[in-house]
Amino acid sequence: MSAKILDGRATAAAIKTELTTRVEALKARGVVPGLGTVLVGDDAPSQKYVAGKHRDCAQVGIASIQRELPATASQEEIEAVVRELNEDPACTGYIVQLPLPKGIDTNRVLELMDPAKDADGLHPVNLGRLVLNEPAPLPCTPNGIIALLRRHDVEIAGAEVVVVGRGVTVGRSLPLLLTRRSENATVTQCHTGTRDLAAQLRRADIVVAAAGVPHLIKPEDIKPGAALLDVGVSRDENGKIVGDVHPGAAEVAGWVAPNPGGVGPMTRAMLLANVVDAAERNAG
Ligand SMILES: Nc1nc2c(c(=O)[nH]1)N[C@@H](CN(C=O)c1ccc(C(=O)N[C@@H](CCC(=O)O)C(=O)O)cc1)CN2
Repeated sequence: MSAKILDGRATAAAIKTELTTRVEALKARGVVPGLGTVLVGDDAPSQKYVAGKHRDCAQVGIASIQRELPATASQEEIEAVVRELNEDPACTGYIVQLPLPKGIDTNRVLELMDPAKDADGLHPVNLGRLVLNEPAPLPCTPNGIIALLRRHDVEIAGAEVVVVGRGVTVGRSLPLLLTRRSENATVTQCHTGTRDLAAQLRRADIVVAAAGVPHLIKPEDIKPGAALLDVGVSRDENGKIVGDVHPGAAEVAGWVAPNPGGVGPMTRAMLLANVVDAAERNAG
């Protein structure tokens, strides 16, 4: 079997076209949505991701507000930028690019954000709203995964989903989204401490791999026909992405989200969607 592709680039492009129309409608009412980013330090992948977010903004007509701080920035200096963006009327929503440099209290920075401007859905108030099933901006990668599956008609309702990973941007919140009544999946959360990962994977209809362990998911552990979404990002000696899923797994799976080209572009599209949602909410 050769798997069908969950093409994140094409799907994100379609979503961006839809968002462009919504942005034009906002502008016709005198509202210009603005995305702010806070980038601290010189981590090359983070610089690339932030640059990509601003390229996307230009494509759909969202204004860009970029704040950059050196790796030596203090907690207070970062918090001052967060306070400034909280007050800036041109900034509809913003993100603090993660990870922050060692020694910075990330949770304190995130908690200082205005939850109404949290374009990443990672503020504790918004994560709490997700738990309580209240409206909130949704975390971009988990929301992007669901949009990617839906737009390719992969059945989520009733599916056995194994999520591998427990990080804050994907693993922690994805099961919350997948178990909402609107999705109705049954989720098993695994991680690097799971005793028999292979046994869990073998019965999964959908596998989301976000552990950051190169080729953790082996072809022999995949149920034939399953959907495989690789979110793991490790880098080889040339800086090339190595995912969590062994390339041979595509021979067994029914659907594969490649890495790169799968979930990453969807993360960026969902970020724009959160900004446009917030601008529409603010405009009434
Ligand atoms: N504040 C946040 N920080 C981080 C998040 C996040 O959602 N919010 N997620 C990741 C990084 N990330 C977004 O910030 C991100 C990762 C990957 C991509 C992407 O488009 N990747 C491309 C490949 C790019 C490459 O070649 O390196 C792809 O998969 O095709 C977008 C966003 C951690 N930090």
